Amino acid sequence: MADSALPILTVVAVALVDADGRVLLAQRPAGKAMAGLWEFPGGKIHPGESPEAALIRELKEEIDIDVTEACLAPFTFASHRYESFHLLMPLYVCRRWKGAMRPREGQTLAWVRPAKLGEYAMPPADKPLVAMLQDLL
Ligand SMILES: Nc1nc2c([nH]c(=O)n2[C@H]2C[C@H](O)[C@@H](COP(=O)(O)OP(=O)(O)OP(=O)(O)O)O2)c(=O)[nH]1
Ligand SMILES: [Mg+2]
Repeated sequence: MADSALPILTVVAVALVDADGRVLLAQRPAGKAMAGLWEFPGGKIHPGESPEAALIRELKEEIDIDVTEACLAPFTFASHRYESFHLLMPLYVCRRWKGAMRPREGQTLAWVRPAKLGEYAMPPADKPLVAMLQDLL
């Protein structure tokens, strides 16, 4: 099957960066696809949603923080062919949020120094993103 025949799945994700320049990773819970791998928080865009609105919704659902569109800076994107879909994933950077962060979906959260990001097993689509974040931070 040609690449172009795969459905494109658009997923929005964010690198939340704290005052020390550490990045938030979330470990995908058991039962989900790619369980156990570490990822940037985010998820699928619902029909009719803008990418930013989807990300704001996902951040509330997954880690209970409030983010505004003005604080979401587009950074880069992943384009990766998985077995049954092609992932297109815009990655934002965000350094400001409100509320006490807590995992709401059984995930484990970790604040990771850029130099240590390579020690966390991530989905294959994320590899180039990690290198770009290390350059930025
Ligand atoms: N959130 C996120 N998803 C990623 C990353 N890398 C990567 O390949 N993915 C893939 C895994 C999934 O196939 C897809 C996102 O799915 P998801 O399960 O997080 O979507 P969602 O939050 O909307 O969850 P659900 O409602 O479908 O359970 O993108 C990443 O860094 N962050
Ligand atoms: Mg998600």
